[in-house]
Amino acid sequence: MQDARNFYINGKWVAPRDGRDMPVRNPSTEEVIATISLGGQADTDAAVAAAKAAFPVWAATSREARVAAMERLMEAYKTRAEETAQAISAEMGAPVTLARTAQVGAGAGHLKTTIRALKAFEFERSLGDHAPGDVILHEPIGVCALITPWNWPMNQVMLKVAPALAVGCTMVLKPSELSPLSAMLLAEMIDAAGFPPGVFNLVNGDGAGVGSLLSAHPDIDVVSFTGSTRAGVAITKAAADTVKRVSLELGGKGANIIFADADDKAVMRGVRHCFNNSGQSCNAPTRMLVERPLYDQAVATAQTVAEKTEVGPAEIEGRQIGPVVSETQFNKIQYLIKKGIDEGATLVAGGMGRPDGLKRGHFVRPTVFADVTPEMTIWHEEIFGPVLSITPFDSEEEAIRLANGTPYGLTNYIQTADKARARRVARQLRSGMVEMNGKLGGAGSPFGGMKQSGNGREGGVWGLEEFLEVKAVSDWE
Ligand SMILES: NC(=O)c1ccc[n+]([C@@H]2O[C@H](COP(=O)([O-])OP(=O)(O)OC[C@H]3O[C@@H](n4cnc5c(N)ncnc54)[C@H](O)[C@@H]3O)[C@@H](O)[C@H]2O)c1
Repeated sequence: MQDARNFYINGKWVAPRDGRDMPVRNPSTEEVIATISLGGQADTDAAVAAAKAAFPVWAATSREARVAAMERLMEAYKTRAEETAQAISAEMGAPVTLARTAQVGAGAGHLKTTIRALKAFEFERSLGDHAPGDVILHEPIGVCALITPWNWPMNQVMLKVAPALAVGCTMVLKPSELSPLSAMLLAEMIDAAGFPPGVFNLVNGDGAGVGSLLSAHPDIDVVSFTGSTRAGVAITKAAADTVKRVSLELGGKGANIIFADADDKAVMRGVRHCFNNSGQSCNAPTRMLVERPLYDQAVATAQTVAEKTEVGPAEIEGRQIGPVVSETQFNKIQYLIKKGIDEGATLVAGGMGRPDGLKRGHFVRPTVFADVTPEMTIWHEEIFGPVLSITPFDSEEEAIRLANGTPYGLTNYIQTADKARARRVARQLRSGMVEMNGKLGGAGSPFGGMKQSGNGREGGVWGLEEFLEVKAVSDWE
């Protein structure tokens, strides 16, 4: 079992000052694989003080020096990719094949696009003839608190750490207490890449402890948070007294609008996407809206796909889906599946309990509900498990109204061969992202939501801007 109690503060691994032990469990086996420490006030203060002291020097480095450091980090990341995949797989249950490709791959992709954006970013801009002689300076915002979830751990951590480093900020990362091990590997990589002490610090902790302490800390200038809408609201309130910037990437309840002229793989693709990572993705297309003529066929296809979806331990190579992250999440998903049944949705595949043959681990049956209506809990509440809700629609207007009819607005999906309709519908969807006909958003495109899915944008140029202040100076020329 790994002893992972130490924190990375001011360029060194140090023993907790006022931490308490917490076990990290493998969700496939339920066995303890590591012990971490949940930090307290003294640990948080030490990390923030280190980041604050390092800020003036790191903020003043040249773009070239920061690009060089980020490129060294990329080299370190590549050499430790397999180790990182194994850590992610063990801590949060992503099957190792998925962990290697999508999970670790996402981290590399974000690092690469951040470096590209940094090389091209205009830190000084003129206002042109409207304000001759003025300059607009883009400066690092200061000391950042980065608070991340467990579902795509390296993806989420890298979307914050890379741009914050790139623009000259210093930071304290508090990864999810459920997935701390991959983040601790990243701290080792940052150390190997030779960033100055104090630029990057890591303190493990839970939301009530380090998470809240960072949010309210007077020496933190921005909290960049990814996680549940519940925690996003709590952080915003805790941050209000110190008027710090709060950037939120929160939950989702994505609608996948499938018109009758969609390509013949659209339904299968949508079901698989919903189940990917065991349904633990904020942008998962969990509500499938199907135009009436295609409805019965779509429900039958979804049933077949769900029944053919294999579920199994994360350490086995393959395309199976793994467990969900914890007993708490398993119980929440069971509760919501029961709600679906009790409230009258038609259970088409899956249901409550573990899949046959799996006696241990937080494994959930791939589940499909049909005839789900907007009054039902499973329609509007984020389930965060492999559970799909299907609903018919009769008109474009109805599809848009249904898609927009939850408090969330992260990613929605459109499947149709009619380009004009696709564009018309995309413009009317209240979400930060719209993916059409199975084409993923490109590298460096902004990731973020509208409504209660948050107010931030991560990735590429937008990711850099999250960590910058804008300063207007007259008579510069
Ligand atoms: N929009 C996005 O980009 C995005 C991406 C991934 C996940 N998510 C969302 O994340 C959620 C799942 O992750 P989770 O269960 O880890 O979420 P969570 O909100 O419980 O925890 C996320 C992080 O916040 C911390 N935290 C919890 N309460 C806190 C508080 N009061 N103050 C400060 N920090 C606190 C946790 O310790 C953890 O590090 C889902 O709702 C999912 O949709 C959103």
